[in-house]
Amino acid sequence: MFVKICGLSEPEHVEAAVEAGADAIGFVMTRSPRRVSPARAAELAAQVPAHVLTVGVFMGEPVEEVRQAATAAGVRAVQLHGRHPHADFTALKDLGLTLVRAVPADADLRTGAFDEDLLIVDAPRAGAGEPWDWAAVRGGPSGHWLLAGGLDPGNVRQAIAAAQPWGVDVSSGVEVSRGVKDSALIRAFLQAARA
Ligand SMILES: O=C(O)c1ccccc1NCC(=O)[C@H](O)[C@H](O)COP(=O)(O)O
Repeated sequence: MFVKICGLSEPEHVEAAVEAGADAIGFVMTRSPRRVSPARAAELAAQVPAHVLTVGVFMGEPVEEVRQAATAAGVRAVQLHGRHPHADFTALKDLGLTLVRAVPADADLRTGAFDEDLLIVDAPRAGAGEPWDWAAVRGGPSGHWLLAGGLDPGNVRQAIAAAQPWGVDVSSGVEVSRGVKDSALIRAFLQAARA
């Protein structure tokens, strides 16, 4: 089970996620209480070993802005939320980064439909910690896709059973308050997701 922990902004939480075995770590670089600057993302990414994917998370920014911020941060993947057109993914291809398309369940759920490497099927409001009908996507997407939206250490097993994803992605469910991560919750989430 591939596990991504998203919205990290403090070195101690990056360390906790890496030590607990996260496969990917996300830095929110769009409007959000979790937002980090490209310079801060670069500092945090520098403490992540090469086997863990570092992801810059964006929503709705012009592709040139995404390109500059991702390059400055030195992340290895770019995650585009919302209704970015196929052309935005095509325009980022030459960066040589892993491209991640994050969409709600009523979008095109074919992994790779927009030339992305990884698909995230998320709640309608990204990063809001809102559970949704995870079972509705069972059998829809295939290949490399993550389930997200309202997951936490207590419900992730149930969500995996319902949707049968390749991996999972969490942010709010490992926080003690909005935007404030907790190392114990990060460890508990990874343990539950892999149980
Ligand atoms: O975290 C945000 O505030 C955010 C804002 C805009 C676009 C994406 C954002 N976050 C993405 C994620 O944290 C995850 O990919 C996913 O949506 C998980 O969200 P959650 O329901 O909070 O676990």
